Amino acid sequence: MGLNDKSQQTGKNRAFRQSLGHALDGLQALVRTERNFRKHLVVGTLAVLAGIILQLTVNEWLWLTLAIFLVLIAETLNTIVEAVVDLIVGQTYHELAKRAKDVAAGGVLLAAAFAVVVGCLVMLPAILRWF
Ligand SMILES: Nc1ncnc2c1ncn2[C@@H]1O[C@H](COP(=O)(O)OP(=O)(O)OP(=O)(O)O)[C@@H](O)[C@H]1O
Repeated sequence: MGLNDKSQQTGKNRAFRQSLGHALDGLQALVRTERNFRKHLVVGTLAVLAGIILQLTVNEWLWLTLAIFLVLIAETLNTIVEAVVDLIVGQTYHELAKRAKDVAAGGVLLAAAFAVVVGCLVMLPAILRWF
């Protein structure tokens, strides 16, 4: 039933609470095992703190949260690809495994670039409003 469930379930979830528990297991695994996900979480938290200090407008908050969640979701997809590829090929070198992992990492890079652009476009005017 989700968090700390050791029943080795392979069938479908039967209740929302069960689905939610497994989703929280997934997030817990991301935070515990993925160093890059933790880094993005820290940067996202710092951006939120800066947004609070700079008193962003609702519109600016929308762009900032979109950018933060996009990076976290891209990192989530990257982790899924890595896990599935490792499940299929293990430690064997395979060109398609390389392509899948590199493309997934490229997706994270695109999301991070978008976040940098949004961060600059949102934060710079907000900083200038202080002067
Ligand atoms: N089985 C494989 N076959 C071919 N290339 C691979 C394989 N496994 C990994 N690679 C190459 O090594 C790189 C790093 O793979 P790895 O699974 O260690 O990702 P990672 O370092 O955890 O990535 P990230 O930094 O995104 O978390 C991949 O991007 C890919 O180029």
